[in-house]
Amino acid sequence: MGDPYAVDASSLRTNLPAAVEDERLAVPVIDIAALAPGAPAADRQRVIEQLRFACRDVGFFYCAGHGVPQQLLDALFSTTLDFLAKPTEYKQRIAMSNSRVFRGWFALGGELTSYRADWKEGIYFGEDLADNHPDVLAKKPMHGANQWPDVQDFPEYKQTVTTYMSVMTELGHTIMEGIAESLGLAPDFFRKAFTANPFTPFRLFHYPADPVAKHENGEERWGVGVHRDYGCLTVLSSPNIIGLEIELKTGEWVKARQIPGTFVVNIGDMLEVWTKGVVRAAPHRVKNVSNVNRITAPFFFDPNFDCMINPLDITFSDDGKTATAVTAKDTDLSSLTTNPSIRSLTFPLRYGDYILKKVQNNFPELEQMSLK
Ligand SMILES: O=C(O)CCC(=O)C(=O)O
Ligand SMILES: [Fe+2]
Repeated sequence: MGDPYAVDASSLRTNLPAAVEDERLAVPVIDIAALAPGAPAADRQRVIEQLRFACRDVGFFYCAGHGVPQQLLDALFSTTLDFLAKPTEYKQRIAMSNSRVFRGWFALGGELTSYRADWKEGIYFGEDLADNHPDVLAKKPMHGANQWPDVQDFPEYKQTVTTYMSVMTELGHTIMEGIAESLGLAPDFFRKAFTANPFTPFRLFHYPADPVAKHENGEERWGVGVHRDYGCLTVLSSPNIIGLEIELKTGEWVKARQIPGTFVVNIGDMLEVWTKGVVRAAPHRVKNVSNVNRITAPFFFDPNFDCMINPLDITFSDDGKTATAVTAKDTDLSSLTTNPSIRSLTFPLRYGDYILKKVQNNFPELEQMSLK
């Protein structure tokens, strides 16, 4: 067995097909409003069925009816754009290289996907822990304080980001309840077992307009190279989603559509592990070949950092009606999924170790510091 955390080999694939318009909406739109308590049972059931299809057959959906106020999104994006428009020296004050826990700003090309620089700049946030928090005192990797832009210039930003993260955490729990039900599990199954204190990296990315999208050496330049996400769910909001491309089960690539009022939600590796390949962590990539700058806010809803990950001892029926406990442990995923990030993992593994290694690969210069 090789390095269990080796880079997703599929991201190094060359000659991937170009993405086409998603004319027939292969990526479905799901209005999740009926997942709220008190909604009519039949409406809830309809959402569950749509989620079942989206998670098993696509790995992505557009989430409508999420209830997140547009005002909050507007505040988030406009302040982020104001910050990113500042000179480099200003942004450097909150550089990620000041942080041992991967928080703060990084410059264009500063993050890698599969050893290649992404054509994006961004800011990493997470749960904001005080210096005297036990996890910080214990120097737990990826646990610590955020870096905030100067409060004089950006008086509301900390509040906006913090509010957004807590709203998205609740939304994450709600969607996970629906997914659990779509698998025949109790709605609180994941929360009870794995996500009571979810690990929630939150990122803001800026992809400059890049109509040519070629390096000097003629190689294609990607905003984010092909990858799958690591945890349970990614909830992506953006005023300009165009540029995101998704690989369908057929191997066809489709372009994400701009659907007002929706977030793009996708499944991460850990949900695929737990379900032994029943739900799909789909490959995706970004290229902003347009003439306009693109800004996005991926929020990651992941297992508890210390959660021990194992494929579940459960068989899921195709219709999602039953989830049957099995006694035989099935910890070899190699025949159950083609996802190269997880096929050769050895279980159990701690989620924190999985994501730390991935993020260290994305920021190789920060690896040593992240272990101090
Ligand atoms: O910015 C986007 O459109 C997608 C970003 C992404 O795939 C990620 O951060 O994992
Ligand atoms: Fe992603």
